[in-house]
Amino acid sequence: MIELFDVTRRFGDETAVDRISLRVERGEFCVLVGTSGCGKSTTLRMINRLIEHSEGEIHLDGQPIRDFQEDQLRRRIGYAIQSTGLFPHWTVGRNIGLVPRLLQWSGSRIQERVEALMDLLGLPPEFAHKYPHQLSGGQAQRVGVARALAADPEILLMDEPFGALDPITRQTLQGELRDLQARLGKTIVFVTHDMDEALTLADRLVVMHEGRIVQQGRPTELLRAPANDFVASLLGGDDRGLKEAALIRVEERMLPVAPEAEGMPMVRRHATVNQALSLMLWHHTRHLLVVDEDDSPVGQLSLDVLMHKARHE
Ligand SMILES: Nc1ncnc2c1ncn2[C@@H]1O[C@H](COP(=O)(O)OP(=O)(O)OP(=O)(O)O)[C@@H](O)[C@H]1O
Repeated sequence: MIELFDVTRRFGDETAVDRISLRVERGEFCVLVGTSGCGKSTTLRMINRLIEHSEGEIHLDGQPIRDFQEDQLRRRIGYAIQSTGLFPHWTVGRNIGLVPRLLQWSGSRIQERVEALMDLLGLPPEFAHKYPHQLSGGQAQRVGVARALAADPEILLMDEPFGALDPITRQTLQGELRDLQARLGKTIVFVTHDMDEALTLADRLVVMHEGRIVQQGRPTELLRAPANDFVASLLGGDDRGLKEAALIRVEERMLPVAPEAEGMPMVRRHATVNQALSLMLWHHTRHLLVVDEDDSPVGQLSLDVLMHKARHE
């Protein structure tokens, strides 16, 4: 668990982070969003002490982070950034093994760990001998994430780790990160400018503005009840209805399939409700047949049911 109590960071006369308090539970996915310069990266870097806080307290499992030795923090907290921060003259394998080497693991243990992580992130084993410049942006970012995971930290701090990627690769990596987090139970604090990314990934969404936290909570809570006009507009303004629909799967809203559903346009059960709404607009229909991966019908979806649910939740 990570806790910030009234934490402030000043750079000269400027207050970059102003008395923020935040609690991230073990296994929680916390996403920080806000306009440029509002203090997100500074907040992240204070957690692993790349930047020291000026005032307040930061605790890791109830203990002030100032009490930890540097290598203890390194072991417990992985860090991944947009530019990946890979060393250009080191191979992929050496880059991934950086923290275990600093922690003086044996050569064979490092080798095993590097192989396991490359497998986990879908990097072919022969990539271990490549150099960063020989990788695509997406591959390099996977290496960056693998390196952050190397010493099996309980906590991952990620600063726009998918920033430079095309939307498809980005979506794939977002899905993989969510799976990874669910499987390995990591606590993640993640900074992004991309609101769709924030809404999909976050258990807890934290909105910052001018060094302060203006609102935090579950994405649907913030979409439904933004604290002020700034939060409403940051979260998408009039698009909030569709953004919320993007968080709901079709299978959560479908009804049992009826005989008249045959011949209706199809939507997959794992598609999101906003994709279903788009298909309804596209096909000029209020009804869709819900199918599974091999196109077998599993239910049906109606616009009236979606409207009714939206009104009563
Ligand atoms: N090392 C530093 N020295 C002086 N000022 C700094 C330093 N690091 C950050 N700042 C200032 O602190 C404020 C917050 O910066 P920070 O990088 O945390 O914002 P951010 O929300 O991550 O921004 P962005 O989304 O643009 O990356 C900014 O005004 C920035 O200029």
